[in-house]
Amino acid sequence: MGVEEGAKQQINMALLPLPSSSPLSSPTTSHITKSNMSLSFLPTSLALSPNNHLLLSPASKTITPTKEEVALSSTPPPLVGLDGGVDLSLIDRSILRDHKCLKELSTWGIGGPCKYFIQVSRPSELVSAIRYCEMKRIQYLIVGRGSNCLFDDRGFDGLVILNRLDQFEVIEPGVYMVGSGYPFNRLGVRCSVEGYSGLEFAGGIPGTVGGAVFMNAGANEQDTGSVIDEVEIVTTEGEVQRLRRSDIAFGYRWSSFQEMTDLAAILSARFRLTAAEKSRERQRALLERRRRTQPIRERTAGSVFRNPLNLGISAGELIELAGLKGFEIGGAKVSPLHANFFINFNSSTSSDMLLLINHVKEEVHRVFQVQLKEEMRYVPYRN
Ligand SMILES: NC(=O)C1=CN([C@@H]2O[C@H](COP(=O)(O)OP(=O)(O)OC[C@H]3O[C@@H](n4cnc5c(N)ncnc54)[C@H](OP(=O)(O)O)[C@@H]3O)[C@@H](O)[C@H]2O)C=CC1
Ligand SMILES: C=C(O[C@H]1[C@H](O)[C@@H](CO)O[C@H](OP(=O)(O)OP(=O)(O)OC[C@H]2O[C@@H](n3ccc(=O)[nH]c3=O)[C@H](O)[C@@H]2O)[C@@H]1NC(C)=O)C(=O)O
Repeated sequence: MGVEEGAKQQINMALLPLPSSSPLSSPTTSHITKSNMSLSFLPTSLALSPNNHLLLSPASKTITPTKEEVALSSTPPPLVGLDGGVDLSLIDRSILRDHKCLKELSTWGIGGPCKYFIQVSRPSELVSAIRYCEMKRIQYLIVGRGSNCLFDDRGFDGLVILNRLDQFEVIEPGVYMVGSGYPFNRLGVRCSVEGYSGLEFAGGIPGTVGGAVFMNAGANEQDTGSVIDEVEIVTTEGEVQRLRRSDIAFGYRWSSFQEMTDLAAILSARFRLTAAEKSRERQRALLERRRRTQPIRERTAGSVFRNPLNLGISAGELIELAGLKGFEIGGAKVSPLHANFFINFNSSTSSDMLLLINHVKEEVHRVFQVQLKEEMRYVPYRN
């Protein structure tokens, strides 16, 4: 993935025993500085051990929750104990079982039940949820706004972690440190309103910052990777790593994160933008064009296919020229407005959508000998 070992900053998580009961309380944030590294968004009580390890999650016994214990309100309280650490037993107690449906978490409105579900709003909660899954050998999935995923009708046989890490900090004019669950649309609008250029295209995009970094979202000659300064991630081992821009590679709808075998999740990203007076004006024009050319009021997942590279023709044009605009299978259809958007117009199942995607691929290949590649990601019931 092009990461130079020397440049990669790492913090190893160690386990600290915590009191057996950790009452819930509002967490606070601070900066923990080690060398030139500052970990914003992490709870105050996190500390560096004498061997420079970041002390975070407590070891805990596995507790099987009762139904009453797993019931979460629609806006769950933070899972951080009084001392700031996230007790794994709190994670355990906060998991909803066989309750949440993936269709509620997807812009397509497709997907069956989550075997386990948790919503996280702080980095330490996300890290602990991942450590919990690794410890219990449960497969997990990070979901942002679900604007680029096709979930299976059978659901997901593991823990779905809904990412709501929505911290936002202005480091200096034009430099923003943003949690990976922050809405990408809101970030784009906020920066443009403040007169900074680079993320105008994000206005109107329904994903999260994490999803946008992972996919290197882009439009109108701009992309996410071009304005990234640093990214903080957590690995499958539960290590928090801070990657500099030079450690990360970005391409068309591609980032080196997609090939990192030990990436568990993106925690936050730092964006560096340039001052531009007409930023908001430009964004308004892009939003207006989006409204005219895309079915923004329908249930879609944005572009289904990547544009073929170096062909000078877009996936949408190829699909239209193959005569497939408006083509339906079950409850899924190709948008009559923009052929690279597929709509769930009538209770589409995941199989309807997959059949439609395959049919369009085959037809475009038959007519033009062009092999389309999906941009959206299909998430199977079991990996
Ligand atoms: N230009 C446009 O108009 C549109 C653009 N988009 C873009 O699609 C993407 C979807 O964003 P979003 O809805 O939040 O994502 P989703 O919830 O749809 O997740 C998409 C994939 O991104 C990965 N991902 C999401 N969040 C994280 C994270 N914090 N850390 C690591 N990986 C993550 C996951 O990969 P894995 O499955 O491997 O875990 C997931 O499968 C964005 O890039 C968005 O900007 C979407 C719609 C329209
Ligand atoms: C929607 C997404 O991103 C979009 C992004 O919003 C827009 C706007 O910049 O540019 C890309 O679409 P796109 O390449 O289809 O852009 P458009 O400007 O809509 O279309 C390109 C060309 O194809 C033509 N076109 C498009 C759709 C169609 O049904 N028929 C057609 O002929 C358009 O007229 C235009 O000449 C991104 N898609 C990809 C795969 O790169 C997404 O990532 O999910």
